[in-house]
Amino acid sequence: MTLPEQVNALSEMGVDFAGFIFYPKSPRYMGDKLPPEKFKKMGGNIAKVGVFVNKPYDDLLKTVEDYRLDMVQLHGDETPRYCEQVANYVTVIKAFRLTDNDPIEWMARPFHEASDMYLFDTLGSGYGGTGKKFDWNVLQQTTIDKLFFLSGGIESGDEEQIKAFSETPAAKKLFSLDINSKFEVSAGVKDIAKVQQFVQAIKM
Ligand SMILES: O=C(O)c1ccccc1NCC(=O)[C@H](O)[C@H](O)COP(=O)(O)O
Repeated sequence: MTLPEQVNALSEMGVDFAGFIFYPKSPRYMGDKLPPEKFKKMGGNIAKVGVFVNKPYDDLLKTVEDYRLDMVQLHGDETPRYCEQVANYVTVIKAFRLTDNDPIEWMARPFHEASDMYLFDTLGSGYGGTGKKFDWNVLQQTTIDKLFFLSGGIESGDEEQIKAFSETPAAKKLFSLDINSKFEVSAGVKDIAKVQQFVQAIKM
C-alpha cells in the first residue's frame, strides 16, 4: 500500500493487515511516499506490516519505531539469529519463497523459535510481488507447526481453490491470505473494489 485513503478503505472493510514495502528496489517502495507522521495517523485498527529485504538490524528497528509498525515481514535471506533479535521488539513474519520441490520442513525448522509466523510465497527473480502461484500441494508434504500466510499470485477467482485448500491438513495453521499484484491498477495502487469483492467472497 502507498495511499492513505486506500489503507483507510481497507480498514473500514475489515481487512486485518496492510503491507508497506520498505525495500527501495521494489516498484512498490513507500519509504519516500509517506512521511512517518502521516503514516502513523492512517488506517484505524488495521495492523501495519513493514516488508523488508536484508535490511541492517539497526535500520530496521529504527523504521519500526519511526513508522510504529505492528509487524515486519522479512523477505530476504535473514538468518534465524537476525529474526530472533528482531522478534524481541516486533512480531516477525518470516517469508519463504518456494519452488514446487522445496523441503519446507527443513527450510523452516531453524526459524521455528526465531519467528512468530511464516509466509509462503513464490520464488521469482526478485523478492516478492511476482504475481505467480507456487503449487500449494508442496505444503501437504509436511506438518507446518506455525501460523502462516498463504501468498503468491492470489487473484479473484481463486476463492474455491482457497476454500478447498483450507480444508486440507496442510492448512491447519493457515492464518491469513496475502494478496498483492493481482489486485493492483499500478504498482502500489490497489483496485479497492476488486479487493472488496474478494474479501466478501472469501468470507462467505
Ligand atoms: O511486492 C513487492 O514489491 C515486494 C518486494 C520485495 C519483497 C516483498 C514484496 N512483496 C511481498 C508480499 O508480501 C507480496 O504480497 C507477496 O510477494 C505476493 O505478491 P503477489 O505474487 O504479487 O500476489
